Amino acid sequence: MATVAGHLSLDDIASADADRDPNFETPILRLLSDSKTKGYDTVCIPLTNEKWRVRWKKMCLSPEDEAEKDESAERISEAWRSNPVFLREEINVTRLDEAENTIVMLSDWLELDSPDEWVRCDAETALMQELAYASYLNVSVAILPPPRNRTHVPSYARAIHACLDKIPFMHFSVRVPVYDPAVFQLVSPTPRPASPSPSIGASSVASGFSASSSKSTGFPHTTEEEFNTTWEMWDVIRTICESNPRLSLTLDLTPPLPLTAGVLDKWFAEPTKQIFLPASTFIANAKSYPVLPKGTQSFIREIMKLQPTVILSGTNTGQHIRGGERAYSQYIKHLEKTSPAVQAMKKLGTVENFSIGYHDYLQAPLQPLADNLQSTTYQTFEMDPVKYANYEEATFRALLEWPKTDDRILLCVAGAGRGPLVARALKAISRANQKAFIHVVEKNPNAFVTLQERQKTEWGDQVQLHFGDMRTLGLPEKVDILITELLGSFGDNELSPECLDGAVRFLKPHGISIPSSYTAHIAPLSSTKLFNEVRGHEDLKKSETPYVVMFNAVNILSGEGGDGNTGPRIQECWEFAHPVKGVVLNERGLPVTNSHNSRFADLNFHIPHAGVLHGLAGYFEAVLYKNIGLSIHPQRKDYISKDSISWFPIYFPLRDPLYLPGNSELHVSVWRLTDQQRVWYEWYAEAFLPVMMPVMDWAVDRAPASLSAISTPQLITPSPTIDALDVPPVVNKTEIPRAPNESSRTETRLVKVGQTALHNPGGRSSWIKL
Ligand SMILES: C[S@@+](CC[C@H](N)C(=O)[O-])C[C@H]1O[C@@H](n2cnc3c(N)ncnc32)[C@H](O)[C@@H]1O
Repeated sequence: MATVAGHLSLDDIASADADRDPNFETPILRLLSDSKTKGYDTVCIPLTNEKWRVRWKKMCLSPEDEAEKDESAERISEAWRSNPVFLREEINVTRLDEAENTIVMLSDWLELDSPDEWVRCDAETALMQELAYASYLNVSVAILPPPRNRTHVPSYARAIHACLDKIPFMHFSVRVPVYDPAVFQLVSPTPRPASPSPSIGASSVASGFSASSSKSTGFPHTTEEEFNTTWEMWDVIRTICESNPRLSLTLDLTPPLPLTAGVLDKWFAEPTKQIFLPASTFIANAKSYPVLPKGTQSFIREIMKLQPTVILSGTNTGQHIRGGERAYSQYIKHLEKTSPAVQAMKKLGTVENFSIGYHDYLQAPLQPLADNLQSTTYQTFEMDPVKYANYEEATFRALLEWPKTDDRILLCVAGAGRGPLVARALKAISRANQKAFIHVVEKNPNAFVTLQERQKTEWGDQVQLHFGDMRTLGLPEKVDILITELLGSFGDNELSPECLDGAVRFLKPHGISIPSSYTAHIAPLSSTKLFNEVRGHEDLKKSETPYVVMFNAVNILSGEGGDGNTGPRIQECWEFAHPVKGVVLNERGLPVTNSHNSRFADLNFHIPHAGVLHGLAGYFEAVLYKNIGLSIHPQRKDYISKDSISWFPIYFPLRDPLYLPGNSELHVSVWRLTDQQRVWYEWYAEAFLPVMMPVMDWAVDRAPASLSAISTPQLITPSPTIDALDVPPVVNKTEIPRAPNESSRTETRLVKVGQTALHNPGGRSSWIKL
């Protein structure tokens, strides 16, 4: 459940102080009690007040006239620098019970990224002083002043890193506006009110956005980079702070949200723990109650899956005629209730509900071939309301369409586990009104006991059990239909292809396999949470291991490509079809090598918005029989096997994050490799940025003859790697008829901007045992 916090303003604190209530020991305790009665779950309090700001300014900012600052003032400043201490009246919170369970907002006027180095330095000292004091009061979450100046964000981030090192336990939340409202201020036809930020340097971002602008409807032509500026600042801060798990985000929704699809999705992959939402962002509905504009509504509904704390501010300032102060928090609770993501989590039988507690949690994929599964694991499989129904339907359809003969139809369920597919096959036989018999194969000795029990009590002589490995076992007769479920989250990662190579020996020449085929799919994924989880394990092995994960705080970075160069948002890597054709078999009918089960995929993704690549999301889709299937492909699962809960996606992590600029291309290579004992995956990616470049015809025309065989793009693409060729045109300046940048023609070239390491070479870190 999301938490709603009421923000106390300095005015609220001052009036509670002026109008003391004898029932409360302090004005803050009274305000905390009032907030509870108003329906807030918690409170966000500014730590310091105007008196501190005035003193700090006096100590740390040079007066206009330098001569004004005398030596004694300088001494006072130096004394503070050497031993920073607050005066009681500068602080709003002084007792443990005032700070308990509250969120503290540090002085938002501190400019840790001021253009002035001295201001930066003194702001850092003040920040450290505030944090140390908040830590003394046992504050668990402190909201930091917002970054304002893109150029000096590295200094801001370095200061935060230093504070994270010095202050233990406390969570720091960086307040970042969802984008830079200055973009709009620049193009606004009417001048905006001056920033309420103090006159400490220039301030464009975060604190200075005017309330009236949130009601503006039209969006000027805003570029991707402009929407990106604040995320980019956050990205620098997160990176410099080494993705510290104690560093999170307070997303400031003061600016009106753009409706452009996708530009805000990047925030879902970040540790967005707080949302700052002023009353001025609300508009009045037809009945004059406060509601949020459409774009903000859907954003809030979606981000509710991260269970943030929504900090409401200015709700007591009478901005809306109806509903009073409670109307805002009630509206937020209503958005949460009507959030599709939250509803899915609450609805029994959905994968979202089933996976509560597993969100973004890394699990080692099962290895049902190498290991013998526990009865509880089978029990969990058997809770799937869709998988078995689809298998039954596939078997039923195959039986119905089977050519009519007097012979009984022979089936084999291979890898039967505790027998749910056998039970479904028997149902399908009875529904299809066919004469049929089932051979059942299982290699898990423990599950084989359950199978024997079920045969005795339920199935009788319509079934014959065979204990052993389907890759080597022999059956007394060949069958018409082979049924298996050896599928992993990536389709083939539980070695279904290898097991089926053995099991298809049981099939008659025209027999069919259910499933008949399956495909593996991937998409580039961003998730600070998952990156941190993998990084938590220090050895290389962990960052070269695929994990099964129920994704939550993630963002798929790719968009729908389709320009000819790039493919769809989620792309198919490869397919396995059964029975497989054209494989060289030995005298026992088994493949001589496993090389036919190697695969390679080389995929191009369009990356519309800048983001950080942390790994690859993997999915599978299976055709059981004709149009009956199973799918965890995010865009298709609801049409094929909605509410199936058996498979979470797979995650191929990256050792180091890769920054992808907006409108870039990501080339991903994935390999499925194998030797006689093991199967493993390797993965690698490269990022490219398309740039318009003049066509420099002369470069090739006049290159030395020995080089003229090299193609034009290699000679003139200014890529960091291709530059290594370093082939200057061998021409006398006077001979050049036209400078390259005067070329009349341009074309788009891909400039390489980054790459990952090759992950898991030779299966050194992770593999699946054959
Ligand atoms: C994913 S479980 C599916 C179990 C069951 N069919 C179900 O759908 O609930 C795969 C089963 O296949 C069995 N299995 C895997 N490889 C096998 C092999 N080579 N020979 C026989 N059984 C195998 C495992 O022991 C396990 O019981």
